Amino acid sequence: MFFQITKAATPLTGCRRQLILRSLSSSTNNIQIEVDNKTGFATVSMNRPPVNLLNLELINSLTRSMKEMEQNKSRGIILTSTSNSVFSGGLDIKELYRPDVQRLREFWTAFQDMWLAWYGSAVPTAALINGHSPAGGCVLATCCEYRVMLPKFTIGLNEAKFGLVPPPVVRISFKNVLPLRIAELALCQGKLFTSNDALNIGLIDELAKTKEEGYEKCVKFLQTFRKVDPVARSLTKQQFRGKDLDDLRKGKQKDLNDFVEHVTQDDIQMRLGLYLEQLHNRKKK
Ligand SMILES: CCCCCCCC/C=C\C/C=C/C(=O)SCCNC(=O)CCNC(=O)[C@H](O)C(C)(C)COP(=O)(O)OP(=O)(O)OC[C@H]1O[C@@H](n2cnc3c(N)ncnc32)[C@H](O)[C@@H]1OP(=O)(O)O
Repeated sequence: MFFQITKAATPLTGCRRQLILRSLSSSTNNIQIEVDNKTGFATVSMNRPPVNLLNLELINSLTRSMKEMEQNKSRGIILTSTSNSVFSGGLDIKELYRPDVQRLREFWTAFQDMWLAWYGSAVPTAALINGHSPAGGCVLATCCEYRVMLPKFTIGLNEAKFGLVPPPVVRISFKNVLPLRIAELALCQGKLFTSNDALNIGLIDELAKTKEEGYEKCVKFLQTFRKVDPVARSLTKQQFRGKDLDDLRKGKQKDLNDFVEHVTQDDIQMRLGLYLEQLHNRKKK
C-alpha cells in the first residue's frame, strides 16, 4: 500500500507539525494516520462515521496499518478515533445478521488477523479511548499495551447481554488486563464500565480530561521505552503474549468454524435481529 505524505497542523496537538499519512489504497479512507515529527509516534484514527463500526473493510485497514507501521519501524502507535463520542461501537452487527456465509468467514478471518497483528505487535501501542468502547471496541483497546480514557464514556464486553458467547479471541486480551475473577464476572454479566469504574478495576490505566491531555499521556507512556532496546522490548512482550498468539494461530480454523456455526444459529440470528432493531429504535422513544 502507498501513502501520500503531507505536512499539516493537527487537531490533536494544536500547532505541532505532523506528517499526515493518508491511505491511498483504501477507497473508503476509513483510517487516518499521522506521524509526529518530534517523537516519531504514529496516531492511527479510526474514521468510519458515525460510530466506527468494525466491518470487514475497517478491520482489514487496521491490520494493514499495523503491518505497514511495523515495516516502517515506527517507534510507537496511538490508536484513537476521529469521533467526539465513540472510540468504536464494536463489530458491525450487520456483518453477522443474515450473512452471506462466505463473507462471514472472510469477516471473522480478518478479525482474527487484526487481533494477531495488534495484540502481537512489535511496536509499543497505546489506546486513546476518546469515546464509548463496547465489545469489539474494547477488544481493540485491550490489545494495546496502555489505555487512557476520557470521562463519562463506557467500555466493556457486553456480548452476553444480547445473547452472544464471546469467543476466545475476545476474552484473551481482556483477561490479560484484568484479574481473572473480575474478567469472568464482567463477561458473564455483559457489563459495560464507566470510565471511572474502568480505572478502578484496572481496565484502563489513566483518565484524561481532554483528547489533547490523553494524547500527551499516551506519548509519555510510549516514551518510557525510549531507552530500551526495541528488539529486547519486543521479544519480552512476545514472551508474555506468545502462547495466546500461538493458540489462536494453531486453532484458527476451529475458531472460525465455531464462530460461523454459533452466529448462523436461528436463535442467535433472531437475537441479533432484535438487537439491531433495538439500536435503531433507541432514540425514537
Ligand atoms: C463459540 C464461539 C463463537 C462465538 C461467536 C460470538 C460472536 C461475537 C463476536 C465477537 C465479539 C464482539 C462483538 C461485538 O462487537 S457486537 C457489537 C457490540 N456493540 C454494541 O453493543 C454497541 C451498540 N451501540 C451503541 O451502544 C451505541 O450505538 C454507541 C454507544 C456505540 C453510540 O451511540 P450514538 O452515538 O448515540 O449512536 P447511535 O446509537 O445512534 O448509532 C448510530 C447508528 O449505528 C447503528 N449501530 C450502533 N451500533 C451498531 C452495531 N454494533 N452494529 C450495527 N449497527 C449499529 C445504530 O443503530 C445507528 O444506526 P441507525 O439506527 O440506522 O441510525
